[in-house]
Amino acid sequence: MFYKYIKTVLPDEGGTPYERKDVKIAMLPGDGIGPEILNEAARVLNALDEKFEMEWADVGGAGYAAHGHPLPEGTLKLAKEADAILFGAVGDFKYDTLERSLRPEQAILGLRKNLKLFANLRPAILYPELAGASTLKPEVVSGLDLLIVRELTGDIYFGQPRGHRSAPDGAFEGAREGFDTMRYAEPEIRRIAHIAFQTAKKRGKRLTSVDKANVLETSQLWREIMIDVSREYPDVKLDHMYVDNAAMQLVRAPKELDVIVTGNMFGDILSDAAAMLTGSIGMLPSASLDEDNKGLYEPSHGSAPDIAGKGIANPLAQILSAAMMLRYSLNMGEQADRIEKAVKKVLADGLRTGDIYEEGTKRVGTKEMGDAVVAAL
Ligand SMILES: NC(=O)c1ccc[n+]([C@@H]2O[C@H](COP(=O)([O-])OP(=O)(O)OC[C@H]3O[C@@H](n4cnc5c(N)ncnc54)[C@H](O)[C@@H]3O)[C@@H](O)[C@H]2O)c1
Ligand SMILES: CC(C)[C@H](C(=O)O)[C@@H](O)C(=O)O
Ligand SMILES: [Mg+2]
Repeated sequence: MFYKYIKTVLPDEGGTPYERKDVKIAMLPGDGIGPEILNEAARVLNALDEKFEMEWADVGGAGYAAHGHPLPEGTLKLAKEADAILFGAVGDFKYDTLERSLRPEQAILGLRKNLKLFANLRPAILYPELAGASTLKPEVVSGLDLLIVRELTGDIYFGQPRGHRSAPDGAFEGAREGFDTMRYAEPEIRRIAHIAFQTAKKRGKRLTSVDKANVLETSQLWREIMIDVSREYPDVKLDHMYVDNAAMQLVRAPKELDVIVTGNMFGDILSDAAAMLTGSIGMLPSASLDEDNKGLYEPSHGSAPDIAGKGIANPLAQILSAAMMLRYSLNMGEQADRIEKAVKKVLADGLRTGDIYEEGTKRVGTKEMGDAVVAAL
């Protein structure tokens, strides 16, 4: 058997993976709004009854600036030895001209690959209070509760060969060309399929596999394996959707979808689209898990350089990522519930950062939002 199940996707069936008092969290703030929002998540965690050891380290552009590399050795070591990782965001346009291996984004890609975090869970839940903040009509999104299961360590993101060269053949032979390789091995597809089916089994028992099997060989294999694995989950209804149609269905009738399973690149794109259904990408947390329930937790958004340093970023995706960490990797479901209830309460109380602001609500900054969540715990 080349895969194991992620125990924490099934919290009610799992044991106690870690001794609570020994929990060590690697805190990796990164760039832009990363430090601002991670700080709020740390305050929320510190306000719980549990005691966590938190160790902070540079990553991304901050890693490059301080240590000459976006994923400094010490940061990777810390991430490996910690029980869980809470990650802010990386990226800054000032590093866009660096060679690829030194760009901030390599830090998150390197962590995912090094720690074998192949299963990325990106829930898109619409809090009823935010129905008006979505760009879609309230009746299209109200009650939305969608989960995207994105494969995270394969696909065109990591496929070799890749690079720049002189085109070896074709109409543009001799011209400069850039190329990447989309690839998936059967075991990679199988293990993410199991995660998706198990998750769907615990939810609405509907799984939509998104691919581009009408064009791509990789997707054809993906679809074959999804169908094969589905035989082990007769109570989950599997259907297939081409990615272009999935993009359309996400904005046409998102509530018809329950769990989506897809590859790395399609998942990246679709999860940003799904984010907007919830009002703002600032509301979307995520979990990236390995086979043994070790996880990295981060908001689905980036470092938002356009609003960095202004104290206005929405910290809720980061705070909700901390809640996911407690539930999935640290077996502290009750504490996770407390955080999620507190977030609901501050939204019900009408507090909004700029990205989810509507008339009649109270506009607050990052820190005030963090304060309110702490107070509501
Ligand atoms: N996992 C990551 O660390 C990650 C993810 C995505 C993008 N990035 C990087 O982030 C940088 C910026 O990328 P981008 O602009 O395409 O995407 P982005 O997600 O950083 O920002 C997109 C838009 O959403 C807004 N936004 C994002 N998070 C918000 C929040 N919490 N509160 C309020 N508004 C928020 C931003 O202000 C911006 O207008 C790039 O360097 C990119 O590579 C990193
Ligand atoms: C920053 C980038 C490498 C990353 C990705 O493409 O996976 C981001 O967009 C995400 O969604 O986490
Ligand atoms: Mg993305």
